[in-house]
Amino acid sequence: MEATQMNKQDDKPLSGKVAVVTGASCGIGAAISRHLAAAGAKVAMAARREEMLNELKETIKKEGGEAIAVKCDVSNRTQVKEMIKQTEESFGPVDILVNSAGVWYFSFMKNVQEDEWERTVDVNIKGVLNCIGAVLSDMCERRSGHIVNISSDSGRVASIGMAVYTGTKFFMEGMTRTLRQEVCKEGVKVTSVQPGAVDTPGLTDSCLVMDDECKKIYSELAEGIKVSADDIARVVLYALKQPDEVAINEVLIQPRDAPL
Ligand SMILES: NC(=O)C1=CN([C@@H]2O[C@H](COP(=O)(O)OP(=O)(O)OC[C@H]3O[C@@H](n4cnc5c(N)ncnc54)[C@H](OP(=O)(O)O)[C@@H]3O)[C@@H](O)[C@H]2O)C=CC1
Ligand SMILES: CC(=O)[C@H](N)C(=O)O
Repeated sequence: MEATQMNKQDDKPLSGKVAVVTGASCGIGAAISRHLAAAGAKVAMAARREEMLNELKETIKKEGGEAIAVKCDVSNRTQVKEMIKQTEESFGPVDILVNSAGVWYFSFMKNVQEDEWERTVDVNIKGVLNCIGAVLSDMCERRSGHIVNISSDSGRVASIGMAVYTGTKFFMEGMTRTLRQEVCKEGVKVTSVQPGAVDTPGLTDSCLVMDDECKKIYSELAEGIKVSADDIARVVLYALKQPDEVAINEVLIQPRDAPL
């Protein structure tokens, strides 16, 4: 194939693909939505803050992409099923699911923030399962699909001050690896992206309310050592662009100066 031809194909590598991105109203999910739309995918963006989704939809439209905004709380299974139904009605069957919606709080477990623990489990575990549950049978039936889970470097090591969050990302890692083994022969890929610190509204907000005990541990965050949401989106796109028979199963992406 000639180089010029290859570049042309590379321009819109996801042309015609239907993608659902959760947590798309800001941060990593918003960046992934823009990159997927720029790569030619039809993107259904899901989150609770509809106004922010609509603003992003307009931006994507101006950039020549195609997207819809669907208000959805991923911890609510009925809303997730409805969100997938709306996506299929607008675009057709879902080829790509990116689970980016997630929450975290910096606090030692001895502070017993039970409401925060519950929200973390509801969004990071139940939310991810609700989304996978809404698309997986169809992907297996069509023998095609790609699920990308935005995990964390906290899915690989103990992260002090983030115990419950770390637990949810360990769950994600275990579930992702097992799911991959179950569905790979049915033509479905499952990728785990494990970011370190990423410059997003979520990280900025959580650092603002961090107590002194956590500040001592996360001094590198205060120093601003982070990668960008676009850096994570480029990794997701790289995984999605691979030929059918090639799978990028895990990517650990961290700031150069803050490795595990
Ligand atoms: N930033 C970082 O340093 C890192 C982040 N990650 C992971 O990346 C993912 C995205 O994080 P990031 O972009 O930084 O976070 P942000 O807080 O910036 O964005 C979080 C997104 O999740 C959405 N969300 C939260 N709760 C729900 C819910 N119940 N239903 C639907 N959407 C929800 C928010 O939308 P809305 O409020 O509108 O519903 C928002 O769009 C998370 O899974 C996180 O664990 C991993 C490692 C590092
Ligand atoms: C939020 C995260 O997942 C991350 N590991 C961090 O250190 O901030």
